[in-house]
Amino acid sequence: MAEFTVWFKPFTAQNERLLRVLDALEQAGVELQAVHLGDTPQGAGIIFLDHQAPLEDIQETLEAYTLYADTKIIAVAVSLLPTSSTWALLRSGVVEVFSWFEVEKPVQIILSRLRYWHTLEEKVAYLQQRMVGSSRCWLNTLRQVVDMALSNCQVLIMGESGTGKELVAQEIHQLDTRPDKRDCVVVDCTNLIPGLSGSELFGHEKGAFTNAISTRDGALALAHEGTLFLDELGELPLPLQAELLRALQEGTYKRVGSNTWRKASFRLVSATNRDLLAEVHKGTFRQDLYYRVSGWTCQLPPLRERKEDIVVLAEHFFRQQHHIHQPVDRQVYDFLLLRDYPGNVRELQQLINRIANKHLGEGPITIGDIPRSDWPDFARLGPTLQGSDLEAGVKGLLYQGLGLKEIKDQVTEIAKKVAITHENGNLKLAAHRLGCSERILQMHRRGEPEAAGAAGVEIPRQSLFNA
Ligand SMILES: Nc1ncnc2c1ncn2[C@@H]1O[C@H](COP(=O)(O)OP(=O)(O)OP(=O)(O)O)[C@@H](O)[C@H]1O
Repeated sequence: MAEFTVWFKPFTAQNERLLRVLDALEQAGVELQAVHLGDTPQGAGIIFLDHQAPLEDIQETLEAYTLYADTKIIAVAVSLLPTSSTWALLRSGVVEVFSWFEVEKPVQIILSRLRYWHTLEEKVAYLQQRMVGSSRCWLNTLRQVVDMALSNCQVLIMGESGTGKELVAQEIHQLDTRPDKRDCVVVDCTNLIPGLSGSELFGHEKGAFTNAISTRDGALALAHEGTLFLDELGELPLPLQAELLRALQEGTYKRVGSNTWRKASFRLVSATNRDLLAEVHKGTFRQDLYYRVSGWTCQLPPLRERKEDIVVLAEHFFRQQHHIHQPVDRQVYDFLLLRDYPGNVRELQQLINRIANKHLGEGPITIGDIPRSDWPDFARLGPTLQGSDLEAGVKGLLYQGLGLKEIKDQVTEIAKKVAITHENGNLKLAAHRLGCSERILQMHRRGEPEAAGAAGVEIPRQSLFNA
């Protein structure tokens, strides 16, 4: 029975060498399924090529193959490839390129990659239950989180406030495979009290300063053989940056008021919502420390770049934090999707808390459950407001000499485009939103605005509801 089933695509004519390679893989427990013309394979796969393979065609094919976020491709060359081709393959999304006859134990290399990817996807699925989201960019972030957790690197997590940096740090600690690993100790660098901050990190001896009535361990000692999570690292005062660097480089530190060096062995995970490299250029963050803490950097996406996740996050918060399993009205989702979230996931979470708290008992969550203080600013959104974007746009069209009909046509086209985009291309829903027929939008798609105007019979919203 095969250990793995993977797709494969040869970009080389069938020859003795290729057949030998395919045979060796099947003998080792890899079932190979050929990809047919027009198929878009998913998951792990292997492409086979030689130095004569048509690189441009391969790149074009790979563009289609890498549509799915979980596609992972190994390129196996059955002859020696020039370095430029190797780079070109990597740039097209191939994860690993090697020449079968140039490496020792090629089957083992492939098996070890396939095993790793299998583990990776399992762990991503596990993480997804706690760090919710299924957008492509979020899934790629989760893959990075697993990769980082399974490596032993120092990790720097970057992202705007509320994007989930602390959550990621906790999960990295959970997934860390060190045997007998100990706790994850969190230090928020914004809370370090100037003067006493050394004590918070390194601990102190009795009598080291006023109020030091007893000897105390600092975060480094508590994180020994575990993880030290330094939140808001950009706030760490410069003198402490030097001491932290020393502890990271030498693996030793001194308690405040002590002359004894102590051993520190921990994994460092840091987070910041600042641009630390810019701080390095300004001289407010040490360059040497920056390179020390950023063995692996991970940028978390803001919620505006993963709007597809808003609904699943909202459902998760309703269920998990409020035990609300009732359906949520479409209008509520429309409201959630159209709003901005400068505070990212935390802001969405707090908004869901307010809606859930206002919702009384039975029945679906409706637009009436949205607290008044969260209502959209209708005055600002209104099209008649002086100085609005819409007014400015219309002014521009007037100055270009356009008449009422042309202006109306232009605004109508924009409205159709916005509604179709908002409904992810679903013309029926977009038509409902606009109160027009689906046919008008089909014509818009085909670029026939004039004809649409002629056929543009407005139909009552209610009849669409019943359609
Ligand atoms: N993908 C997610 N799934 C579920 N909950 C999430 C997700 N991302 C963030 N949260 C929740 O949002 C809140 C904010 O997350 P977190 O504190 O990790 O953000 P942060 O980036 O560290 O914020 P800050 O920079 O302000 O400290 C937390 O309650 C967290 O549980």
